[in-house]
Amino acid sequence: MSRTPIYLHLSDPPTSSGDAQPSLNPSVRKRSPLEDQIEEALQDSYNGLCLNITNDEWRRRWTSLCLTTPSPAEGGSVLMPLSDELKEQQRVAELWRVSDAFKKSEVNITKLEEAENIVGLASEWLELDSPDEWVRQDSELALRQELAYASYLNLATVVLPPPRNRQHITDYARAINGCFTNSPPVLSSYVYLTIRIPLSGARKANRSGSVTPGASSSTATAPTETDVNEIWEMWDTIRTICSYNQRLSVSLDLSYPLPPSKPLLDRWNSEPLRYIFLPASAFVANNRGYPVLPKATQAFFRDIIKHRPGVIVSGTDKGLHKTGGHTAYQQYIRYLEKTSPYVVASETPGSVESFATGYWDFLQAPLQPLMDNLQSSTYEVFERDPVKYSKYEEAIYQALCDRPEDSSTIICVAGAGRGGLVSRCLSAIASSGRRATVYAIEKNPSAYVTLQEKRDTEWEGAVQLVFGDMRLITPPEKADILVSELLGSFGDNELSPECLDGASRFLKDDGISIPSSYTAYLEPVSSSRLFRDASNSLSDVKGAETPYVVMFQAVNELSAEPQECWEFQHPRHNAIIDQNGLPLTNSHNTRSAHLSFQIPQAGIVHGLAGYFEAVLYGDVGLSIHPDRKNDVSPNMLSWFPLFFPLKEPVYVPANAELDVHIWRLTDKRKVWYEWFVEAFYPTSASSTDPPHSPSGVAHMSDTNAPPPPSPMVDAPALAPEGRFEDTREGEATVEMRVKIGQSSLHNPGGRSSWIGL
Ligand SMILES: C[S@@+](CC[C@H](N)C(=O)[O-])C[C@H]1O[C@@H](n2cnc3c(N)ncnc32)[C@H](O)[C@@H]1O
Repeated sequence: MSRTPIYLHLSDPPTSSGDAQPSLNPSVRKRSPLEDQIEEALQDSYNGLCLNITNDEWRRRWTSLCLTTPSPAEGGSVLMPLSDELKEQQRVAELWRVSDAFKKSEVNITKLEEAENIVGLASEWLELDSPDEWVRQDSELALRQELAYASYLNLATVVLPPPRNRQHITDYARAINGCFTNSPPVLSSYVYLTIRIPLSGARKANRSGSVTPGASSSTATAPTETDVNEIWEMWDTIRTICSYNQRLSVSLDLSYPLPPSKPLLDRWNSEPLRYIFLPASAFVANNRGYPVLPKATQAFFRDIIKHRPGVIVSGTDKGLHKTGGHTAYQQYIRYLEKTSPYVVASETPGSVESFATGYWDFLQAPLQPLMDNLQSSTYEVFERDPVKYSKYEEAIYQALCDRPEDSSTIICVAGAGRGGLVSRCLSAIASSGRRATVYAIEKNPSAYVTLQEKRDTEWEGAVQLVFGDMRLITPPEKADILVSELLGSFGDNELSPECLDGASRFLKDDGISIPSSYTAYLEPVSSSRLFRDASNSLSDVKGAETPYVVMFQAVNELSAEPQECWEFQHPRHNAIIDQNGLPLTNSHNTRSAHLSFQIPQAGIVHGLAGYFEAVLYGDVGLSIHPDRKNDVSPNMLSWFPLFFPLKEPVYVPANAELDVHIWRLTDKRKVWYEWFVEAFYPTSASSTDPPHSPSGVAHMSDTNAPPPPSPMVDAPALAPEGRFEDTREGEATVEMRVKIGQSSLHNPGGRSSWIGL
């Protein structure tokens, strides 16, 4: 795994940048002082420097143009006309507003060679969210001037100052969006913007956006939940107004102590993260005097490092810690990185993390093994998962052992692929000591060639092959055990129920199916990246109405745990069948679920995460349920979760409830899912509330026993659901839910995504 880039924040860049003396030999270019500093940083194993694009001279000029000079709105009056001097100043300021260039002495970076290893900081004193409209306007102009200059220098990323004023966050956000969208463009399309967000809240950030140098953040008070929520809401407003722009990210400033609650931190897990700011003042000294991070920051850092942010350290030369010198901070960060559970796992061969490298948060269309014929390389990937096959072998072995010792068993592998499960059947037969015959059915003509090869070379004639669709063909004898692996990430989404309906024809009445059942689970999640990629992945609405297979990383679970949607059991004994033994319709395979999730922390629902759990036989199973997979089938690689995106994000405040509706639907040709979410805010009212209150709370009579509510008269205007909670003398409480948001219905009629029968 490549190492996290670490940058050194230079608070006092060399003033004579770009003033390198020309060499007498024209082929030898003398390096500027800034280039020397970059070289020094590289030699100290930093990846580069982080510094302000402009300096104090520019700040002074801007201040005099825009703050000291009266704005054009303050034009004086007849009684108090502006002096000629002020009028001249106004004229100069207006000329700047029309167009201006930096003076060379106002910028810290002047050359392409210097810019190469630099993370640029836009001026922190810009007030894009000032209460004063003129200051906002002039800050926006100044920001554009800096960004145009950053584009000229080809800076890869510019860090923007943190938002500070909740009242004017929309002004801040609109200004940033304008930098992306205005014509002619301000930014070159190669420059990325990132917003510095103090994790402890806007109120904690001083004018420079971070803790005062030298002050120890360990002695600072922890932020309140309100502060922490407010800053996250500000970020959410900015990225929403910027339409989840791919070139906009967040950079977390850890200058102050972290919020006390982990869920408040976890939500940053689902945001596009670019840098972590770690000033020397955020470190404490260990008992040998070396700088280390406080425990909570350590844990947060070790976890967040999985998103591969760059780290920006500052104040390392201030001597805040007596041992280790200025490089001790960097060495400690490298140590945290190396010991991060994620890094350790991804470097462990055979782990899910090492297998998933390169797949994290990558949207993949689910396989359609029924409609399409899989490639040999796809089967090869399946076969790399030892866990799935050993679980199947164990299940087959147990099923065989449960049969009489002298019995002879017919095993049929339905959907044999390249024969991975067939080989496991043979091993289970051998270890159980039972007699058995194996049939392998496969409809993929190319995989059938591999099966023939294996039959002749590996299986020594112990397996009989049948080519064709299990819903149509009839093998020579009925089976005692039907083995199949037609499962998708949501259990039934590769049409296992439909295929096994057909295969049940050749299962004996007392025969068993492995798997015997599978259950689908769902939970609401937040992930700006998945939301953005799904919206952009296909034209029209299709992208956002298609479920995707995704190995989750930048995803945050919004509720405590997934909930069960539905289950399929095999074999089915109650289907109404035609003369060929096939179900007359597929309506028995439709399902629907209405789930209600408690949402403890405010968040944005970007979609739903789908998982499955299957019972193979007895207590042997497969699971990708996040809370149970490690018990049921640890380190299984074959399935990543399914992501059902939402077309429009739904905001849920803390303690809200999210109702999820999902349907599995079918017609003669296809199966598809439709989904819809509604957000509610729970509230309660007592009988003392006035009848028919405008808030929409249901009214109660004043008598001790409330009369049964009339669906017409007592129906609340806003709150669709209410129930009596508590009846005491003269008082009753009604628990209500006020609806606060909803999505549209996704994929009606399977218009965007479906699975072919
Ligand atoms: C997920 S793969 C599993 C392959 C193999 N059992 C394994 O675990 O390595 C599912 C296999 O079932 C086959 N299949 C799907 N639907 C089928 C059907 N109706 N009849 C026969 N084979 C089918 C596919 O072609 C594919 O080879």
